[in-house]
Amino acid sequence: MSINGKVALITGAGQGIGRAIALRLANDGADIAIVDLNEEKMGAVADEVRAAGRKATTFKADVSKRNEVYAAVDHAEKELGGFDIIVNNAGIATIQSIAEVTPEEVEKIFKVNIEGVLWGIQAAGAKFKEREQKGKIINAASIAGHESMPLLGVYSATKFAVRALTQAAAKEFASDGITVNAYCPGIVGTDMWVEIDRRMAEITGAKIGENYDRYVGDIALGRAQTPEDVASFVSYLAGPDSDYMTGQAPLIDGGLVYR
Ligand SMILES: NC(=O)C1=CN([C@@H]2O[C@H](COP(=O)(O)OP(=O)(O)OC[C@H]3O[C@@H](n4cnc5c(N)ncnc54)[C@H](O)[C@@H]3O)[C@@H](O)[C@H]2O)C=CC1
Ligand SMILES: CC(=O)C(C)=O
Repeated sequence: MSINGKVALITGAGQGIGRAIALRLANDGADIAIVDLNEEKMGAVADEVRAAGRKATTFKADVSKRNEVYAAVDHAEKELGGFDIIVNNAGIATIQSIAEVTPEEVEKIFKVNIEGVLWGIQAAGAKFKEREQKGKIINAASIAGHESMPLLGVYSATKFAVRALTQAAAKEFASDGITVNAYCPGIVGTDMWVEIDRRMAEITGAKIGENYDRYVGDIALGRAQTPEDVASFVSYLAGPDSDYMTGQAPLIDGGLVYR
């Protein structure tokens, strides 16, 4: 158990990729702080973490609000007795063309996907320094952070931004023993893709499922990605085997985007 007894906070952990990361890190031996907007879903994940034999706590926070992210980090430390790993996973998608996207849509997604990650990096970095310890900061990017996708242009911009924040924070925090990396999944079968496919169908006139199937059809390994495929890579980023890695945003997509 490579992270036995460590404390990990995961945002957007009520479902999807965040839930899988919470359960994987619990199985790796960490105690887990679950942060999300949805209290009922957080409670269910906390029960699953406890069933895996680890401590769990939940905290309702909107990651776009800096004070709430700082409060979540303080809560995790107080309830679980330490603070070692943050996974800034929470994110939303805007499915709209560059020609049609509105200022309101841009503001909303920038606040959650960019500021949400920035405040998580900042709050965790401050906590590690206050505690005079090393730490791991792990951010959700995407294949869309390496190659922008049609109808996901603004979403893609947020994921390019996550890579930029990851690189700068890695350089700024390295001397404190804090590493900062990102993970870049491909097409993961979560509620996010249900909504992306529904909106793509609405905009393009395609059938429901058609766009999803087309993207999955291009994956070299021949299947959609599962949240657990992502969680196993985050497990590596959270553990000591990745201690000599910082500022990176590797693709974990079954062979879809090549960089
Ligand atoms: N599903 C996919 O194919 C891919 C997803 N990603 C990224 O992975 C991350 C997780 O995605 P999924 O699990 O698929 O999404 P999801 O939509 O299934 O789950 C997202 C979770 O984040 C929470 N959340 C949303 N806004 C929040 C906010 N402001 N504050 C706190 N929590 C908030 C939601 O309540 C939900 O529990 C996102 O950052 C996403 O952009 C990256 C590449 C591919
Ligand atoms: C949602 C997302 O990031 C992709 C690449 O599908």
